[in-house]
Amino acid sequence: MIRPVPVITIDGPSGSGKGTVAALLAAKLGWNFLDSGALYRLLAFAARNHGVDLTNEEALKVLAAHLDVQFGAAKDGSGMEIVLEGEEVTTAIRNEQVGAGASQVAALPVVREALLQRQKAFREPPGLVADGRDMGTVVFPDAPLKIFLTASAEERARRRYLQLKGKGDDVNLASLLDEIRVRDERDTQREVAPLKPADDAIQLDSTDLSIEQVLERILSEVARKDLA
Ligand SMILES: Nc1ncnc2c1ncn2[C@@H]1O[C@H](COP(=O)(O)OP(=O)(O)OP(=O)(O)O)[C@@H](O)[C@H]1O
Ligand SMILES: Nc1ccn([C@H]2C[C@H](O)[C@@H](COP(=O)(O)O)O2)c(=O)n1
Repeated sequence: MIRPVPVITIDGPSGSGKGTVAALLAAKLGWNFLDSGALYRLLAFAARNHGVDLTNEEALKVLAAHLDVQFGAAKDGSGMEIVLEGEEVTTAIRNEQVGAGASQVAALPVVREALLQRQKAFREPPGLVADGRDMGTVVFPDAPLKIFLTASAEERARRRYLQLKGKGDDVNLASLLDEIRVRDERDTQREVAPLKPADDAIQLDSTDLSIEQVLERILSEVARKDLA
């Protein structure tokens, strides 16, 4: 019998560490990596570039269906490089303003539908690690290993604060905590594909765990399920 390409899904709220852990896990296993949040961020970014309002469903649907994007390895070996319509936007899509726009467009069913096949297409041998909000519930419901990674809102805001401060951004911890709470609310309460653990997901609270400890826990599940 042909075994389907294995997928490990890592879902969770903003700042829980899923992107960091998913990228490390994919590198360790030598598998493909899908940062699904980047697609919603790219759409919000492209909409701004094209003067499309984030409530204009028809225009967003067309934009999402024709999003001209390439994911590749950064030339300096620092990770993934993202090119949108010929422009390198890897860092530009990572601020909280684009994140909030992504959360807004992601609540629209037409947008989610337009981006669904693009996400499924990342499932290529030898395997895929996919991070986002609905990887385990909607995009890859048959994934053999699903992780739902959380952390307290305060810890997530603290992590984001350190991350942005490290990049030289002028940031305020209280505002970041507010933004995280607003995004959590929108992502969990939307009608389509809300952020929630799949019934068969393993829940992992990373509030008091280091990145290495989270990775170790997931790798022990990978070994237990004989996935790699
Ligand atoms: N367990 C951890 N302990 C301390 N810092 C962490 C931990 N996990 C992640 N971080 C740091 O927190 C920041 C946010 O992590 P990351 O971007 O992976 O979160 P995320 O869940 O993917 O967020 P988003 O959904 O907004 O992209 C990064 O600077 C990362 O290095
Ligand atoms: N599978 C996904 C991934 C992301 N989103 C939305 C909700 C997030 O707030 C926003 C940005 O994601 P991030 O880069 O912070 O992971 O995109 C979603 O709805 N579904």
